[in-house]
Amino acid sequence: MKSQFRVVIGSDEAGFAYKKVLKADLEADPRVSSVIDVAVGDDADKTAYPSIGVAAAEKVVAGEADRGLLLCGTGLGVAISANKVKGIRAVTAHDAYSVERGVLSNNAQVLCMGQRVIGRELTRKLTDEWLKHEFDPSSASVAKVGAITSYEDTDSCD
Ligand SMILES: O=C(CO)[C@H](O)COP(=O)(O)O
Repeated sequence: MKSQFRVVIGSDEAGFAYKKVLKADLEADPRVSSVIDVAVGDDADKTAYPSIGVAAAEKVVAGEADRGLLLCGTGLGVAISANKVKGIRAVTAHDAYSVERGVLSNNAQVLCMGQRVIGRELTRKLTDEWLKHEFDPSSASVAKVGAITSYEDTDSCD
């Protein structure tokens, strides 16, 4: 059987409506064992996206979650913020192929999407797609992802 994922989900106010729907989907999904919510409390909560992106990323790095799912207006700000946390690979992806390759090529733990960019049903389909894939630790992508980690540790990709 494939792994079950512990997922941390988060959004700012601009991603809050989709976050609610995607959280419910995750909680009902047998591929997901737990969901941690670090989103704003409601769509009037003005906590800005960097705090949310970093909070979710820190949960992943701390080993409390395997994956992060982040929403903001564009999916860009949460990705930039999450990527500031050492060890995190966050991608913004709005099509199925990019979602798949974010996992298989980049071993990205965090998927980010934008509520002001794509429709709600597409985010649900893409979240389903995301849960189908796991990084292959014997693939040719391992060395390339390793170069990213190497840069974090040594300021060099070598
Ligand atoms: O999309 C966002 C950041 O990338 C965020 O939801 C809105 O940010 P703003 O355009 O700076 O208000």
